[in-house]
This record gives sequence, structure tokens and C-alpha cells, in this order.
Amino acid sequence: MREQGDVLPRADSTVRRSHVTNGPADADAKARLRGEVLERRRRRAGAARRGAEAGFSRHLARVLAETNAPDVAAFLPLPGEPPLLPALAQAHERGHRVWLPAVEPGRRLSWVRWQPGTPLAPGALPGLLEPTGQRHGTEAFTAVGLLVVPVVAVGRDGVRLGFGGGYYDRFLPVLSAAGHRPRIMACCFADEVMPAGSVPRESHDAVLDTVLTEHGVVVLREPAGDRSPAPATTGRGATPCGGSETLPPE
Ligand SMILES: Nc1nc2c(c(=O)[nH]1)N(C=O)[C@@H](CNc1ccc(C(=O)N[C@@H](CCC(=O)O)C(=O)O)cc1)CN2
Ligand SMILES: Nc1ncnc2c1ncn2[C@@H]1O[C@H](COP(=O)(O)OP(=O)(O)OP(=O)(O)O)[C@@H](O)[C@H]1O
Repeated sequence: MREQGDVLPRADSTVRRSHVTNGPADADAKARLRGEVLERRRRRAGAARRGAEAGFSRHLARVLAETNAPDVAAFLPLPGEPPLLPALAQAHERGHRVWLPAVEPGRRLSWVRWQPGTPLAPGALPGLLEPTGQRHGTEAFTAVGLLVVPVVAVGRDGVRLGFGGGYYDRFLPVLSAAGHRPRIMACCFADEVMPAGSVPRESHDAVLDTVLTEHGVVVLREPAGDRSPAPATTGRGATPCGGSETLPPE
């Protein structure tokens, strides 16, 4: 096993577009899979969630150090989502500026600076909180070197399943069009990284190259069925095509 770190992709290489769609059948299959994973999240013991905090903190800190990112954009976790808050507080303490999303009309995202103590307000989903403060568009990403994207599940082929709002599917191309190229990583629990081909794809779905879990960063490279192979190189250096690597468990 090799330590993964210098192969994190940038926005242009990361957001591969899927061209395969099976229309409503895929949407139904996504809704089913989302339901299953969210049920598992509800059953995950609080102790297990808290136990994952250290892993997310350690691995996010390492990625930030390797990326040399001044700013990081991430998300404020819902109760069942990966417990990222300690990792984000630590990033702030180490001098990184932290940006979190706020939901806008038209299923758009804006971005708000966050630090421990920033007042929070209810967001667009039950339990979701958003930082209060000035809302920014893509200009918030001027110094963002790493964007951590929430996923309910992600396939080893990089196909992402979110909460079903299509927020990131809309936002990522806009970010890229604005000329910002942060490294982009999905984020979920290790048991939400699914076999290649098992997360249904629709034509609008962004496909990601890496995922941050409590056990480390997983490179998502396995081709699934009809998808063209992943590029052999990412934003920084070559990686084995078609392989996937996981950091050793805690
Ligand atoms: N922690 C976290 N923050 C995040 C996301 C996430 O997945 N996790 N998002 C990832 O995208 C965005 C918010 N995603 C959303 C996805 C779906 C709906 C949605 O379907 N809302 C329903 C009402 C839901 C309800 O009240 O039960 C609606 O608008 O009709 C809202 C937000 C931005 N912030
Ligand atoms: N770029 C887009 N433009 C217009 N509609 C879109 C776009 N991307 C997604 N949608 C629509 O948004 C809805 C939700 O999409 P999907 O189920 O892929 O969301 P998701 O990726 O799970 O959610 P999120 O990104 O918010 O976590 C679908 O009806 C889809 O057609």
C-alpha cells in the first residue's frame, strides 16, 4: 500500500462528466440507494461517529498540508454525516480560512467564512445548519486549494450520490467555468464507498477522483462497465490507471 497524497486532482481533471443515463430508472435506483445509506447512518452509533472524528481530522490535515492550500471549502455536517467539525476547527487553528456552503434559490450554493463560534442558522434540510455572514459566489474560491464535497455514497468508479438536490452537480461546472481549480474530494464514511458500477449515474452527475474517509483517502479509479477509463494522470503527478488505493486503517 502506498501513501496517497500527491495525486489529488484539480477541478478540471476531477469533474469528469458521465454520459450514461437510464433516465427515471436511474433516479429511482439512486433514491433507493440513498434511502439505504441514510438508514445505515441513522443506525450508526454515536460512539462510532465520534470515534471517526480523529481519523477525519488527521487525514484532512495531511491533505491540506500536502495541497499547500491556504483556504479550504467543506460542509457543516448533518447529524449523520462524517463528523468534520473538529477537522475544520483544527484547519482554522492552523491558519486556513474555512468556507462553508449556504443554499440559495434555484438550488445554487453560496459560500460563507466560518470559524469556531460563527453563529449558525437553520439550512435547507432538517438538521442542516449554515453559517451566518456575508455570502459569496465563486470569488470565495480565489485562495481555496481544496473543496471537500459531501456524498451519501460514492462508487469506486467515482460516481457520486448526494442528497438529491443537484447542488454540487450545478456548482462544480460553474466553479470550473469561473477559472477556479481547487482539488476536489468527496467525503463519506469508509463503508459508504461502494463497488464500481453500484451507484447509478445520470447524465448530469459529476464524477470524482478521490474520497476522504475516516480511514484515509481512497483514489477512485475503477472503470465500471461502459465508462471510459480514468486518465492516467491527475493534477499532480502520475497515478496508476485503473487502480485504487486506500490509506492503512487507523
Ligand atoms: N452538510 C451538508 N451540507 C450541504 C449539503 C450536504 O449534502 N450536506 N448539500 C448537498 O447538496 C447542499 C444542500 N443540499 C440539499 C439537498 C436537498 C435538499 C432538498 O431536497 N430539500 C427539500 C426539502 C427537504 C425537507 O425539508 O425535507 C426541498 O427543497 O424541497 C436541500 C438541500 C449544501 N449543503
Ligand atoms: N446541472 C444541472 N442542471 C439542472 N438540473 C440538474 C443539474 N444537476 C442535477 N440536476 C437535477 O437535480 C436533481 C437532483 O440530482 P441528483 O439526484 O444527481 O442530486 P445529488 O447529486 O444527489 O445532490 P447534491 O449535489 O445536492 O448532493 C435531479 O432532478 C437532476 O435532474
